[in-house]
Amino acid sequence: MDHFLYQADELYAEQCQVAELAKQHGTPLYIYSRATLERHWRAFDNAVSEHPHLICYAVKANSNIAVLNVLARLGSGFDIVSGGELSRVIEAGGDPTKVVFSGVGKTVSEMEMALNLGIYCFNVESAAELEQLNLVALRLGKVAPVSLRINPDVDAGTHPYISTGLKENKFGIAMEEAEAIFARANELPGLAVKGVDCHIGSQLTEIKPFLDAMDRMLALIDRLAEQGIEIKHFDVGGGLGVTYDDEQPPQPDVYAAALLERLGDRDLKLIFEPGRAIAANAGIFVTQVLYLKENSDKRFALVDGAMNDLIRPSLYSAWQKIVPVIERAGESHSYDVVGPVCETGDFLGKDRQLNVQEGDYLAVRSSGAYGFTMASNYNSRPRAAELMVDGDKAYVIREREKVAQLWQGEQILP
Ligand SMILES: Cc1ncc(COP(=O)(O)O)c(C=O)c1O
Ligand SMILES: N[C@@H](CCCC[NH3+])C(=O)O
Repeated sequence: MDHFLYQADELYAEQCQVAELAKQHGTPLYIYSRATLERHWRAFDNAVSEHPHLICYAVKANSNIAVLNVLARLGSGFDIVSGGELSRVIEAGGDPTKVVFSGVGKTVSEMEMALNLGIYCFNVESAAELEQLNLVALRLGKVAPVSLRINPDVDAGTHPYISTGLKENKFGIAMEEAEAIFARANELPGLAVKGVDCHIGSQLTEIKPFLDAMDRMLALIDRLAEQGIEIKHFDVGGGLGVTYDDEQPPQPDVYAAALLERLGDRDLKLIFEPGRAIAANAGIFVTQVLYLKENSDKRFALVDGAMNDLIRPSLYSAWQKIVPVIERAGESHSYDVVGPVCETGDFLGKDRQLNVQEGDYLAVRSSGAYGFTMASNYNSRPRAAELMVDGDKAYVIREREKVAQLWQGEQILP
């Protein structure tokens, strides 16, 4: 299993099971594999096994309670960005003392909740947030563990919308200001400085940007030590890419080995925040062909899944493999695979060679991360059901939303 992140997940190998599940539960449908989730999480954990570390799965990638629970049972920590994600972690049986809280806009009530639960660390992203957190902690009679998220100004070489480590991005504290803000954090009585943090972007397929960022961060850690500010952990963020098409991102062991080598003999605990690398290739999105149609010389496969279910193709022009769940023999044609939403940008894939007929099921691969979590009710479409395959059993881990749930909480005027 050398290149497991590139490989078909276990569940897709069982094509018939996918077709049966689609028939039984209807489409559109997300299906995840427990075995794949576990294997991916362990790959990170094993990659740094000897060195003190914490794997904090990035909840935003896939926040289904069953997914979080599977990882919590392995001993995972969690990277959260909202009170909602923290509540999910707790509901799923996650350990709050292994939670790191990222994000540029934490509210006072979110800070209070996280302090009361005793999370591992706040990844603070600005001087203003630092002052606010200090006040909240003092009011509660607590000391908030903090690390500062530093923007190392490196080009992650990924899509501009998911690149976060450049000066012009809203994330983190500029390197030039880092030492002054650390000094300030160190003197505030409601805070305890624990670490430094960076996260330069998502879907990185090269190791170099990670190492460039690490070099700058380690230099900062050394300068802080000279000022008497002792850093105990280095949170390297997430961002390791996966294979959607033919990308060959470094595997977790190669990635971790490179980071550990750079770390040298520094006594620093490492925190990892992988999201996509754990969840993306542990899930597929299954949709059924409603109609085939041709406009002049263009062929369309109109499917029942749409941009509200899986927005990555529309939002980032992301390419995800689309395959028939059961292959047909015979000639294939080039199709745009499009959904029922009233937007020209509503497509799952363009110019795909497919041999399909109405009623066939298609699987959009690598959909376990940033799939369901980015779904919406646009066009008043109920969100899809989610299943998890565990061995030879499949469980409904979230029921398909009912249409009547769509206007819950709305009121008409008297
Ligand atoms: C702070 C932070 N940590 C971790 C992640 C997870 O990233 P990925 O899914 O690319 O591993 C993200 C998302 O990019 C993030 O913003
Ligand atoms: N949602 C993005 C990743 C964003 C990462 C969040 N910081 C994607 O689907 O690729």
